[in-house]
Amino acid sequence: MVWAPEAGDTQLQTLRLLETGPRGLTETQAGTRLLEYGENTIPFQRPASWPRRLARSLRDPFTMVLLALGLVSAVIASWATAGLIVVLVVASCLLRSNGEYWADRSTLALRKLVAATVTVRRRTSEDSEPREREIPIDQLVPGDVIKLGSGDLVPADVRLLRASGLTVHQAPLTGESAPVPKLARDLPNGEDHLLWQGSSVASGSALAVVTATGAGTLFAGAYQAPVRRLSAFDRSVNGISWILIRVMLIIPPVALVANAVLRGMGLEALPFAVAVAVGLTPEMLPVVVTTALARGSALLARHGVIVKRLPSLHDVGAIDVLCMDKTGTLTQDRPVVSGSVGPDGRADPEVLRWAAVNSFWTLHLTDPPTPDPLDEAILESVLDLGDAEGLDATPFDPSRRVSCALVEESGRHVVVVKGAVEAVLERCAMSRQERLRAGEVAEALAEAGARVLAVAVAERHALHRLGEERELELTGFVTVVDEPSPEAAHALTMLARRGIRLKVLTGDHPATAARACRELGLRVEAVVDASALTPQSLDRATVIARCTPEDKARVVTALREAGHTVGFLGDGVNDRPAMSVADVGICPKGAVDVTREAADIVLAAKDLTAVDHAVVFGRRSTGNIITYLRIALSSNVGNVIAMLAAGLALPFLPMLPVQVLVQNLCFDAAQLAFAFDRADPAVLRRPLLLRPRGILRFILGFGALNAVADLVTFAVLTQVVGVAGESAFHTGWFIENMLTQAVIMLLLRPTTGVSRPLGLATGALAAVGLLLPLSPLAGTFGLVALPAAGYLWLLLVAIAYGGALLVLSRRRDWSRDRRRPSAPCR
Ligand SMILES: Nc1ncnc2c1ncn2[C@@H]1O[C@H](COP(=O)(O)OP(=O)(O)OP(=O)(O)O)[C@@H](O)[C@H]1O
Repeated sequence: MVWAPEAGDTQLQTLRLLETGPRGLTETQAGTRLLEYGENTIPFQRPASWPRRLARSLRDPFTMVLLALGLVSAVIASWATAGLIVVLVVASCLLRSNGEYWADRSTLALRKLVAATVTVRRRTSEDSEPREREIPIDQLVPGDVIKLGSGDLVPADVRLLRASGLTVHQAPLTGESAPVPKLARDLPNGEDHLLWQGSSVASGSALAVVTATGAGTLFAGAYQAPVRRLSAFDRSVNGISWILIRVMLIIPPVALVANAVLRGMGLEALPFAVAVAVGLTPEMLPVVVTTALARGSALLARHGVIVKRLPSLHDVGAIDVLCMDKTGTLTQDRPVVSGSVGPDGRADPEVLRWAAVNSFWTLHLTDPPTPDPLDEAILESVLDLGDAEGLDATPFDPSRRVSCALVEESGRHVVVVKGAVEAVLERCAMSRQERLRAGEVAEALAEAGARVLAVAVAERHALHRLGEERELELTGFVTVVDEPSPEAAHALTMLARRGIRLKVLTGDHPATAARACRELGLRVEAVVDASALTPQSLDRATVIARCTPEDKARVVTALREAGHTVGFLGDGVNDRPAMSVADVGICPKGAVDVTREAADIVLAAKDLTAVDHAVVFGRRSTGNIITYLRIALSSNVGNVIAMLAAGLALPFLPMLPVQVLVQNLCFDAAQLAFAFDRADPAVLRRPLLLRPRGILRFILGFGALNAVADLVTFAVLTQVVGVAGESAFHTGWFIENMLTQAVIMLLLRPTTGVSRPLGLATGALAAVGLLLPLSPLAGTFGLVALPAAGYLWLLLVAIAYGGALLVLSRRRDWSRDRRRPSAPCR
C-alpha cells in the first residue's frame, strides 16, 4: 500500500510516498497495484445493476400513476383491477429495464472502442530503460508516470513533474470556465501543481505522476452523478408525459361524478373509473422509445457510427443547423507549405526560416513535445534552421492564437512569434498604415486559398522570459495549403438535401475559409468575422471566421436560443466548448480525447458521409416513436371517450374493469412492434422532431374518429344485432376494440409497407379478439360466444372504420409535424 501524498509535499516527497520515480513503475509493480486499487473507473460511470434499473423504472411518472390507481383499487377491495394493474406495471418495468440493460451493455461495448487512452512511462524490469506506451485509462495505477498534451483528458488525480505552457480546463470541478495555468514547481501552499481527474488540458504539455485513481479521486468523491442538460428529446417526451398524466388524474373523479349525478351510482363505479384512466396510459412508451433507439444505434454501428447516449439518436435526426469546424473536418489536415513573403508581399525565404525556428523550438522545448501538423509541415519545408539555440517556448494556444519561442542566435536573444495574422499584427510595433498594408497582403494570400501565418521577431535582453510579447517586428507571412477532404463535398450535399443548414465555424481567416467552402461546393451566403456577429448576420452566415473556442460556443448557444436544434461537428481542442453546448456533438475519428469525450456521437472513420447515416437512422427511429405515440394515443383516447359516454347511456357498465385491462395488456404487447417498424421514406427529407403539440392535435382528431367507431358499434350491438344481456354486449365491444386496434395499427401510418413484426402483432390482436370469447378462458373474463350475425356486423363496422381512416389519413399531410423547411444553403 502506498501513502497518499499531500498538496504541500515536494516532488521528491510525492514520488517517495508513491514508491515510484520519474522513470515510472515496472510492469510487475503496476500489475500488483491494479489488483490492490482496482480499475481506474468512477463508480457512477459503471452500468447500473439490474435491481437498481428496476427501481429506477418504478420512478417513471406513468408507473407512479398506475401504482396509485392500483392502490385505490386495493383499498376498495377491487382485487381483479388491482391485480391486473400490478401485472401491467411489472411487465412494463421488466421490459423497460431489460431493454435499457441491453442498450447500455451494447453502447458500453461500443464506447470502449472509442475510449480514451493515456501515454504511460513503464519499465519491463527494475534495470531496464523506461518505455512509453498507450494504455486504456482504466489500467492506470497510483505511481504511474504519464504524459499529457493539448486536448487530453486528465485521467486520474496527478501531480506535475514537468510542465510547459500548461493550461487546464477544470470547469467540472470548480465551475471556472476559463483555462487555469499550471506549474510543476514545488509550492508549500496552493494547488498549482495538481491536476484532477475530470479536467482537461487546454494547451501545453506535462509529465505527471498519478496520485489517486478510480473511487479515490477528488472527482469521484465530489460528484455523485454527472448533471446533463435536457436534450431536445427529453424535453419532448417529458412534455407529452405530463399532459397525459394530468388527463389521467382528471378522468376518475369526472367519471365518478357523472355516474353519481346521472345514474345515482356511488363508489361501486370506482373500479371502472380507474380502469378507464389506466386505459389512457401509454405504458409501453419507455419500452418502445428505448427499443427503437437501441435498435437504430445497433444498425448505425454497422456504418461505423457510435452513439454514446441513446436520446442523441433522436436529436441528430432533429438537427436543422449543423455547425462544423474546417481544419481536419472539411480539409485533410495535411498542410503543405506553399511559400513565404515579406510584409510587402515579395517572396522571402528568411520568413520561413524564422517560422521554422519557432516550430522547432516550440516542439522541442515543450516537454513532452506537442506535435502539430502545421509545425511539422513548416519543419519539412526548411533544410537549414541556422544556429539558433532555443531557451524557452510556449506552444500554440487557440485562445491566444500564437506560439512563441525565445532563442539565442549569434549572441542575440530573439523572441519569435508565429500565429494567426491579426493576433500577430496586434502585437507588432507598427504605424496604422503599415498595419493596413500588411493586412492587405495577408488578405490577398488568403483569398488565393492559402492558410496564412504571420511571423514576427524582436530582440530582447539576456534575462528575458516569455510572456505576453508586444512591440514585435513583422517579418512576413508563410502560406500553407490544406486540400479539402475527398468525401466532404458529397457528404455536405447529402446533408443539405436533408434540409440541414450548414455553417462553418473556424479559427482561420475568412477568405481562406470561404475559399475552402466553395471548393467543396458549399454555397457561401455570407462570411462573417466572429467579432462582428449580430443576430441577423448569424442567421445568414455560412462561414463564421476567426473564432476562438469561446466564440464557437457562443454561436451555437445563440442558434439554439433562436429556436434551432443545433449539431456541432468538430475534432480539435478548440471545438470542445461548442460541442458541450450543442444539442448533439459529433466528432470524427482521430479527434482529441476531450472532444471525443464531450461528443454524443463518434464516427469510427473520418468519412463525413457517416454523419448522413446518423441523420437517417435518427429520423427513422423518431419516425417509429411518433407513429407509436399517434396510434397508441389515438386509440386510447377514442376508447376512453366512448367508454365514458357509453357508461352514462347504458344501465350497466359498458365493459368490466378486468376486460378493459386485458384489452390494454394486448394493445401494449402488440404496439411493441412499432419499435421494429419500417420508416416512411418521406421522414428522411426534413429534420424530424418529436413535437408534443403536433402529436396532441393528431390524437384528438383520430381519437374522435375512433370514439365514433366505438359508439357505432354500441348502436349496432343494441339496435341491429339486438344482443341481450351485459355479457354479450361486453363481448361485442371487446371484439370490436381488438379489431379496430388492429386496423388502426395497419392503416394509420405514413407508409404502406408492413414489417413482419407489425403483421404478426396485428394478426395476433384480431385472433385474440375473435377467439378469446370462444375459448375455455372466456368465463374468467366475463365473455360469451356471440351469434354469427354479430360477428358479421362487427366485421362490417371494422371495415367501415378502416375506410374512414384511409380517407382521412390520405387528406392529411404527414409532413406537418416536421420542422418548417429552412432555406437550403447549396
Ligand atoms: N501551430 C500553430 N502555430 C502558429 N499559429 C497557428 C498554429 N495553428 C494554427 N495557427 C493559427 O491560428 C489560427 C487559429 O487556429 P485554430 O486551431 O483555432 O483554428 P483552425 O485550425 O484554423 O481552424 P478550425 O477552427 O477550422 O479547426 C489558424 O488559422 C492559424 O492562423
